[in-house]
Amino acid sequence: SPDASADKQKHDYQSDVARLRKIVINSLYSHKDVFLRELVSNANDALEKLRLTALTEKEVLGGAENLNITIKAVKEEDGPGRIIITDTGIGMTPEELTKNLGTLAKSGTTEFLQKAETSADTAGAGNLIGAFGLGFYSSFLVADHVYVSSVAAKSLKNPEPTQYVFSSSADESSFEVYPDPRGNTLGRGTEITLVLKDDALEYLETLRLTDLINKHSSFSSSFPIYLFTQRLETVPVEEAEVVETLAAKPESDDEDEVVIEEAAEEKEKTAETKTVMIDEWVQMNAQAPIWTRDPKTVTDEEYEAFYSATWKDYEKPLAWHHFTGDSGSGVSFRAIIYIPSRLDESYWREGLEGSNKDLRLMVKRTFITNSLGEDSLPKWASWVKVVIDADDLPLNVSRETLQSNKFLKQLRSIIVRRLLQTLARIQDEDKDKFEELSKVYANVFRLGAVEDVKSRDKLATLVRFPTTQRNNTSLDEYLENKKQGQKQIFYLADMGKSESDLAKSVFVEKLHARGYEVLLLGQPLDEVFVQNLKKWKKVPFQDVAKAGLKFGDEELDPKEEKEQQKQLTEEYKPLMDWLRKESNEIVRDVVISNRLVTSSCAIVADAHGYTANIEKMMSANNNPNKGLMHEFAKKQKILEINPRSPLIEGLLKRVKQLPDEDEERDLDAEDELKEVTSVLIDGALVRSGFGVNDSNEFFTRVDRILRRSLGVSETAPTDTTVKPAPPVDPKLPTEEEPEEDPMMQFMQPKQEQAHWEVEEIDEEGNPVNPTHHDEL
Ligand SMILES: Nc1ncnc2c1ncn2[C@@H]1O[C@H](COP(=O)(O)OP(=O)(O)OP(=O)(O)O)[C@@H](O)[C@H]1O
Repeated sequence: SPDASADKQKHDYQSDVARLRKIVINSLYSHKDVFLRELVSNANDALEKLRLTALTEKEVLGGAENLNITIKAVKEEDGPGRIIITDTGIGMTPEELTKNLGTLAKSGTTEFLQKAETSADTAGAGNLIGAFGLGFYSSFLVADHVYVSSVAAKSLKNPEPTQYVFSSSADESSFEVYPDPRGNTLGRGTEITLVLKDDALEYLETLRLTDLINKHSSFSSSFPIYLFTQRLETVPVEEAEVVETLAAKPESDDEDEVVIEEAAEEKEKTAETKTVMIDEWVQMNAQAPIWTRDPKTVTDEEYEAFYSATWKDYEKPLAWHHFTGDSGSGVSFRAIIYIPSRLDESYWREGLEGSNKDLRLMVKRTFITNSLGEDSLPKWASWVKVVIDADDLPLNVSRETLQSNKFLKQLRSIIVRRLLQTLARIQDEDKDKFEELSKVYANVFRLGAVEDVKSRDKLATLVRFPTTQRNNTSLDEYLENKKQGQKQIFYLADMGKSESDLAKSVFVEKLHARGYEVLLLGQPLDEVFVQNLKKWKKVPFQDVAKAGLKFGDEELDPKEEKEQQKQLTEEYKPLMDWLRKESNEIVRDVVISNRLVTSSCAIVADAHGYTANIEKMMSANNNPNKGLMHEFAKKQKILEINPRSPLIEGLLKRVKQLPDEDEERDLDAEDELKEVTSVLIDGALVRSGFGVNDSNEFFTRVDRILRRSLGVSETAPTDTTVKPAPPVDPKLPTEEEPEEDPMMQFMQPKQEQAHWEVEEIDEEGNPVNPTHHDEL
């Protein structure tokens, strides 16, 4: 045992580690299995690190010959069983043991811990494992005590590394680090010994272990993973001794099997046999890596297992695409791209810089890099998980020379193109899956169409909108449904508004009533999306809240309708002139509306002005762009009136009744009319989603008009006297006084209620208050 040593150094766990360990031990009991895949995955990382370092620093390969991972279960007669997982990877110095295993350096750790601590159900906590990865600490799911022996790889700086032990039990808040009393037994790498808990002894069974490794870990590594197995075999007496000495580590793994085969042949010749226990290291991942196989021979389960082992996402991927290709610069490659079933929580928080870390570029099965450097994927696609294996790049290329390689430069576009193809295929072939996909990636597609000009059209095809007529409508579907003569794609955008609110807007009234379809855009990226796209299949987008709206069938109108329009304009001229004068501060012009049906009027943004939506965004958060242009854009509004509205007709009548210039004026009546007009205009602002300048003053005017219509004196003051507050009293409430919980009133039966039920009876025996009772 690596336990006894003189100079043990005791360390306290960093507080986050202590918290994480507690969560692991207390609430993830039903997810015990994860320990193995986490440890194998760490071992693989250590081996990959070693191989990469060896490209520039040959020394690190000294110490141990092979690169592999071994797993061994040790049953003990009396005493707990142990599982030993060893790798010949990069190893750790005593400082690294302390730092890597005693602290958590991951971003989002504190958040994760909070969530895990508050999610009482273990299933919830289980889902969090996927999002976070428990790594090394999952050991404590199955172990009472864990020893990590490790010896760092040789280097120029550290030519004679020493083997150290990290030792910790599940219930201590500290750990120890000390030189391994057994000396340097590993040569290079790390050996993790799990002293199993009583309820985890199942993992000692070879079958159970084999099953676990096959399910979760056989894909985690391109390095061989060996499991120690024992089986009984009948062998010739003389050979028995030979075979028994084969229990060595798989340092020369091939030889083991050869000798065993020879032993089996011998058996037939000799009559004298005996049964012996044969120890054997069996490779668990002897199959070729799945990306190198023919897609027809790979099952869905294998694709899924590979995905979760490689990217530690334990939720199944939504889709994948397995392909071979030729870069055009002469490099052929094989690749699988995966679409995860969710976006990382940090995706929208990280801004456009967030680069892809989930790419695994291999050359002839050797991991080279997970970063494309300057040529990294565009933000919209940065979530995609890719393994790509190039056949004919020189194997010992350093990462620096790779950066200048043509192939690497082409990777970005290869991946993006294949990803788009996969998305399009799902859209065309699998409606349900596409719906799932849309739930997660709808805004990603919008973002991509804005960010990635080259992929714009393909991404825009994937976006779905609700409309005044249906849900989930693509731009192509919209165009299929356009009416004769329609030359615009109508949309209404108001961020954060629900579809049903948008559908009720004054701006869609007439379009909807006439049977035109309007896209209802409530998503944050919608408006930017259409503004960047400008057109779809040569048809321009038209904001229905802006000037410029055309149904497109105007030319089809019979002569008399045009005549009617002309007449209306003439008839309403006095009102329009009046309104122009009265709304001069707010709008640029007044016109007869072609978009209103029931509403009396609306305010519409000019083609160059802000819509209510944009104006709100501009006014929020001290926008630095405020200034002259801002003021200008704000004023670019148009008041539209609906001549068929009785209110507008009534107003016209009153305006016409105003005395001519040479006649005597009734100033009171004129003021009244001005006030009504101003409320109408401000009301139109509000109805159209804009704000009024001074809402307090607006409501004072509304008040006055209300008083008038009720016949109340406009000048009668409201009694504004109030009861003054009692004198100052700095005394704080004492703790003994129980504070009344407002919720309690709903929990306890009220006293008064009880009284109400009691009959009061007078001297004659008649109820005092007979109205409370049914009189029979
Ligand atoms: N077998 C090992 N060989 C060398 N270093 C290791 C080994 N296992 C763990 N480590 C070191 O300890 C660190 C912490 O391991 P841990 O499993 O807790 O987290 P991680 O592997 O970084 O993250 P995660 O497991 O969530 O992906 C690793 O980053 C690595 O530096």
